[in-house]
Amino acid sequence: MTFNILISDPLSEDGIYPLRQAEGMNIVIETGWSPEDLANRISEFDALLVRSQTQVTAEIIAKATNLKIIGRAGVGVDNIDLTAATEHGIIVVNAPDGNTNSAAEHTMAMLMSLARKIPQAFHALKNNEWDRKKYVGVELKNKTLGVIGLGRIGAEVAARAQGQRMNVIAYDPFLTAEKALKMGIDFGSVEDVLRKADFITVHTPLMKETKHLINAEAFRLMKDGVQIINCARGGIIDEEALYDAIVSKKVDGAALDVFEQEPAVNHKLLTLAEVIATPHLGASTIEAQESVAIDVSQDVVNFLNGGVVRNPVNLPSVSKEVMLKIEPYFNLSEKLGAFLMGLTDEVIREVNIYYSGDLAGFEVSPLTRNTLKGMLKRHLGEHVNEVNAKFFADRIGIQVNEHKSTASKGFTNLLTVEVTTESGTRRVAGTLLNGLGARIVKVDNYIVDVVPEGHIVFIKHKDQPGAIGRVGTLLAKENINIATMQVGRSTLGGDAIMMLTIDKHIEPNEIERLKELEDIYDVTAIGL
Ligand SMILES: NC(=O)c1ccc[n+]([C@@H]2O[C@H](COP(=O)([O-])OP(=O)(O)OC[C@H]3O[C@@H](n4cnc5c(N)ncnc54)[C@H](O)[C@@H]3O)[C@@H](O)[C@H]2O)c1
Ligand SMILES: O=C(O)[C@H](O)COP(=O)(O)O
Repeated sequence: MTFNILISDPLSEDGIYPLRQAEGMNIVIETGWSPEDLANRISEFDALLVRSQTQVTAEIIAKATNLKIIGRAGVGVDNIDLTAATEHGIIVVNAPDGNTNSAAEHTMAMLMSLARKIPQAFHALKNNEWDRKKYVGVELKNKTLGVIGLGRIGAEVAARAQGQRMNVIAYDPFLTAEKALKMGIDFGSVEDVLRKADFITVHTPLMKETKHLINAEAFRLMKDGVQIINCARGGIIDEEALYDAIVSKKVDGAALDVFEQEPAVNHKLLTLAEVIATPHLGASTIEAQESVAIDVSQDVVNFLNGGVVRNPVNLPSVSKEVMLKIEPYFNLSEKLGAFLMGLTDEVIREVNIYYSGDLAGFEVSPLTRNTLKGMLKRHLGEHVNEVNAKFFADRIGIQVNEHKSTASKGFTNLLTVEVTTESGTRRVAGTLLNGLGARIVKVDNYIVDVVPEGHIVFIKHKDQPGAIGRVGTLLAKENINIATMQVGRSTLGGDAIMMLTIDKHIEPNEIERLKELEDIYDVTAIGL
């Protein structure tokens, strides 16, 4: 099998060796696409690898009929429409660790350049201007650095600033008092950081919650003469508000690596002497580029070869160890979902999935997604996959709940899927039997032992002599061979079930004739 891979932004050639070494990867490296050209050609590709330049919009994704994976060789995924990717079942992976160090070092370089006006002085000297008064700076020692967003990069910047003998105060929604204490930093609300800091650096992702996080009101709260650094994303700081704050002398200086619109040429902020800038170079080191390209290429190869990805963005990430434990249940969970959907002809309101036994100790969301995939594929078709199954369930309004219990219920692991409809609940349970593979072991309250494969006929009937025989006779007349048969009953002479696996597809008219047999209440054919 050959996969077509498009690399549409400049990636390190050394870093893409996992793609080069893998079999069946047809790699196209072509940068500088217009949105129209990319939209026109994207259907040719199975995988797309980008940095921050290529805008992977909903329009492009809508045309990406063969695209399976988008790899972002870097951290920020604000150039990719994640909702559209998820809806189309396209997994997005990034490389969250590879450029942390480079971005932190670049932030420190910007901080020090800003404090000592090095770019301005250098520029003047290049123009043969020797001015030692104009470029007097400030020390970092004993100043307070405010860090907004204390994730990978923010934390590295904080540690380096401490090396410069700065005090650090940070805000991050996940920053606990224990962590702050351990790092030897102060912490508070965004307002606390804004009020107390002499230098402020932002390290959040750009999302709707962080868009213009630093706005006119935020500048108002800051100390007079504050200096600002943005090596995260353009748009976290409101550029108009920053311009006004510099012109009004509230802000002494700003160091910007990123802009709301890139490339940022002829930008208003760049006309100000107080602003120093680089053209989005935070991750532009040999080391970072090689590292992010390796990480993302490896994930693309893994995914296209049916393996596990390490850095999914639109799926929860699951460790390799956990994946090894739960992967054998993928097929069973999908089959249980598909079987139950086949049994249910009413609108589903709620799905409850019960994980009993050893499995309860693991992250099971991939199994839940596989169950939903099996269920929803029945009506929504083949384009439902593990990436978009939960998205579709949410959109349809199906409430999905996971329940875990370490009680083994007689099996090492038992998966029970239950759906709630207008008229009640239906459930199916399955397990993996040692050496024997997947089994359906319970349908509603009936104990069975059926391999979840092929053509299954589920019959509800009255527990009466002759009922089973009549079904067998009719199927024989239609030349339908019964491979296995399980029967169960609630009470002697009461409600009962037959679960048959047959060797070929059963036609709707044959099902109708089965339903007409004496003592037969209902017949459902389910293909798995
Ligand atoms: N200039 C560059 O070349 C460059 C390089 C790498 C990363 N980046 C940017 O830096 C960003 C951060 O990267 P990272 O690796 O540290 O990511 P990260 O996910 O490790 O950290 C982001 C942190 O921001 C925090 N956060 C989210 N919303 C917040 C809010 N409203 N207020 C305060 N904190 C908030 C999160 O809790 C998290 O701890 C990336 O999203 C990317 O856009 C830029
Ligand atoms: O989010 C990131 O990783 C950085 O902004 C790097 O972007 P780049 O890959 O375009 O250099």
